[in-house]
Amino acid sequence: RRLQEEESTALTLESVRKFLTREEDSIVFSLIERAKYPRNAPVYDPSYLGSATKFHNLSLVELFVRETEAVQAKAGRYQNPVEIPFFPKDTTLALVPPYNFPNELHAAAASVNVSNNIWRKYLDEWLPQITSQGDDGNYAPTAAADLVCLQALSRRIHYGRYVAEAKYRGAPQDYNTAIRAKDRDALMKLLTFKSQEDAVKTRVEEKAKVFGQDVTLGNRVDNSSDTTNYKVDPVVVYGLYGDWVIPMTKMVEVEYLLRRLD
Ligand SMILES: C=C(O[C@@H]1C=C(C(=O)O)C=C[C@H]1O)C(=O)O
Repeated sequence: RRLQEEESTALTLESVRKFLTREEDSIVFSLIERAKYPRNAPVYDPSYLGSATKFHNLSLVELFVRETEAVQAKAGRYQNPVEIPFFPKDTTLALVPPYNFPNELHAAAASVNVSNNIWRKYLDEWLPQITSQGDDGNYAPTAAADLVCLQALSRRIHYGRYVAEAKYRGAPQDYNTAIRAKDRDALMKLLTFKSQEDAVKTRVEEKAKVFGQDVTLGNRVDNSSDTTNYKVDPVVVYGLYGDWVIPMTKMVEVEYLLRRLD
């Protein structure tokens, strides 16, 4: 145990928060890119592909994600435990030599996975909020944009494993009691920092404003009070974080901690 912890890079509350803050940029950018296209419903409709593929009853977005993940797996993406594929069955062999990624997680807890949950939430709840109704036929770029959103969200939410590990190392005795009692509520209380959550939500709203404004030369237009001018609604981004991204990250934290003594 000692050796393993000495080998790993320093995982601190500060370092994990820094990571999550940078992930906010990726998430906000990816939502802006997806919002460039309208809803494009056929991308999500399994009947759109019909029998044109060897896959049965697959939506274009699922086909796109499966095939891309297979390529990225070959290129070594999932050698890094920070990255978790949505369809692990399709992502077996890497064709590149192994890279020695730091091994910071507790082995028995590292497999916590809420990918199915993220997949459904993104398609059913998030997409309708960030896209306008309509169909412009750009289905492949739409699916490509979805993949980037899904990957960014999954990386952020599953990073809850690292957050939990950092918090656990900071106060193992406090956590051990709750873990042994399998007390989810107590764990949730221990790992929750309300003011941090408020800061995160406010910051992503601000990022959606800064990244999503039109940049004009010459006459500067101050659109700071009009949310309709932003490429993705900052209030929606605030809500997505508060309603889904943060709660799911905390869910990952709890599940990780429950297995931290296994
Ligand atoms: C990620 C953390 O744990 C919890 C989850 C947060 C989040 O998902 O942004 C923020 C604060 C905490 O309640 C953290 O403390 O930074």
